[in-house]
Amino acid sequence: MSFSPLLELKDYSFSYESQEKPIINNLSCTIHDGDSILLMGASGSGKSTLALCLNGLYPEAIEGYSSGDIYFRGTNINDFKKGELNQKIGIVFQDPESQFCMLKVEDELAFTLENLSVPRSEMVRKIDRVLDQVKMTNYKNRKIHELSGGQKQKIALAAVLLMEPDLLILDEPTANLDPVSSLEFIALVGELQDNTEMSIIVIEHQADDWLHLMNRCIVLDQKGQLMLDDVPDHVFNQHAELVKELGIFLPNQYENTVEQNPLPSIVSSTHPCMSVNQMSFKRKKDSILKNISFNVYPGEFISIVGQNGAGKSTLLQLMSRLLQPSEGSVTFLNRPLNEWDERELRKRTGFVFQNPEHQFITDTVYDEITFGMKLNEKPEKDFKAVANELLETFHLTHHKWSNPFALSGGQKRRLSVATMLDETPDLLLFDEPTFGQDAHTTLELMKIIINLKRKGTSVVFITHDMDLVDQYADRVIVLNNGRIALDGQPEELWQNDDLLKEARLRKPYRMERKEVESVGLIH
Ligand SMILES: Nc1ncnc2c1ncn2[C@@H]1O[C@H](COP(=O)(O)OP(=O)(O)OP(=O)(O)O)[C@@H](O)[C@H]1O
Ligand SMILES: Nc1ncnc2c1ncn2[C@@H]1O[C@H](COP(=O)(O)OP(=O)(O)OP(=O)(O)O)[C@@H](O)[C@H]1O
Repeated sequence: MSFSPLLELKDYSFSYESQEKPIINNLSCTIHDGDSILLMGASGSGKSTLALCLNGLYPEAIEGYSSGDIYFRGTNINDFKKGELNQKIGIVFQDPESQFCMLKVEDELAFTLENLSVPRSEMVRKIDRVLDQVKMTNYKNRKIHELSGGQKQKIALAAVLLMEPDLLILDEPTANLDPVSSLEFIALVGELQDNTEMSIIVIEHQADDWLHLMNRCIVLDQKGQLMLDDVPDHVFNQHAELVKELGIFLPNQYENTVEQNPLPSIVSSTHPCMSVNQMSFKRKKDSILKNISFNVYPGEFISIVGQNGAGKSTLLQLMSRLLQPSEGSVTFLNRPLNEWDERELRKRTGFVFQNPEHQFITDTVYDEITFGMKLNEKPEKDFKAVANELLETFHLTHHKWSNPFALSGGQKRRLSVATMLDETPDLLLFDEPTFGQDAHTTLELMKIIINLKRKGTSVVFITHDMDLVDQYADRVIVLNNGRIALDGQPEELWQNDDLLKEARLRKPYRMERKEVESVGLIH
């Protein structure tokens, strides 16, 4: 029996060829069997890069170079055959779409098993079992591109679980999951821990729900150096100030004040900016949205919430005219949405996609930010300052000439939002704009959005983050099975336990804490 640690990093550094400074900087640490590690760091600190180095994909698969060594059970990872290591160290990527090779769910899972030389006779049983584990049995025959964001993430996990890896790396695995699916996912990881020998590394910006499963927390600083490596309780208790300085969310339970201060609503106009009237939407025979009606008023911040697959992204695409309703209509500033000239509509509205990569059309971050302004035939001297300010605000100045596809997940998300903020639009439609952001960048993003709201911009904001809803939304619309189940103030939702359960939502942390305190579990 080998007593070598699972993984050992010795003075390991990694640089992308296109970047001057190393992203991972002289890292030494040891990962043991049974470890459950929370890997934290600000957006861009190198967490995803490190994950890809650990399973040997980098520097092999990218223009980059490394120094120092990584050992897997005592053997240098350079000595493994191609493809061998990434079966022992499985990663569920930040962007699940990047992981898929096949069109259908079942084929994708069968493809993984074929690569592992699993006999056909065993495949069906293994696929059924893993789909049951991730609660996606009904989606076995579905096309992957027709799944909602959260559903894709569960299939990506299923594919990696089939490999039965020694180390499972989860890169922001719950970012697109609804609150209950997220808790179920974490419970599933807990079960895997109990029933297998698998070690786990979880990369997460908001660690609250993971803490009970984690025995270590490794924190990287902005230079990709190891800042802290300790049990989570020490990291968040003894180093709370440092953690906050680095831009990392301190888990709520370590914050002294969790009371939220809902913003007073400043909605003044009675003329809607957008009206959705008895709108329905079908895909082939499937009825995705049914008889949806609501108004959006100037300066209003509306959150759209609901379980994975409820129809939130579909609704937003209909509101931005990327899809056409099957029945009913949408009116923007008193004119039917269909009658708007495309250029004028895009100037007066902004739409941030769920997957930022779907939005990028140029080769550099600067071109991406200035694309809209150039389209509006503004001379560069007029928009240069605006563009530079957006780059600064969104912490993208150092990446001005980078390719948008070579940014970290959080940076891509910020770029996709920044491109919509070159003017003061009448309406902003955001599909989960804060996922993948650290504490600093979330706060800055919300500040910008609130400033625009104060100038009269209406904001419609899909999110799975109930604390954001609690803090920022004037109104919340709950979609459930394609229908509006509630349209009211967030407080109404927090008081409606039945609906929270049915729509797979949860209360914000301040209320969960109050309830726990009231039954005397916290003193
Ligand atoms: N291109 C497509 N073709 C067919 N069905 C689709 C397509 N896109 C989405 N769907 C289906 O429509 C339903 C609604 O999807 P939508 O993406 O609007 O949900 P969502 O509420 O945004 O989910 P999530 O929170 O997971 O992002 C889902 O059942 C999904 O499987
Ligand atoms: N393919 C690439 N080519 C060049 N630079 C890259 C590439 N991928 C990432 N980078 C850069 O490396 C740095 C670290 O990126 P990485 O994705 O590892 O960060 P992260 O800590 O996972 O961030 P986030 O929390 O935003 O996902 C970033 O500054 C990013 O711009």
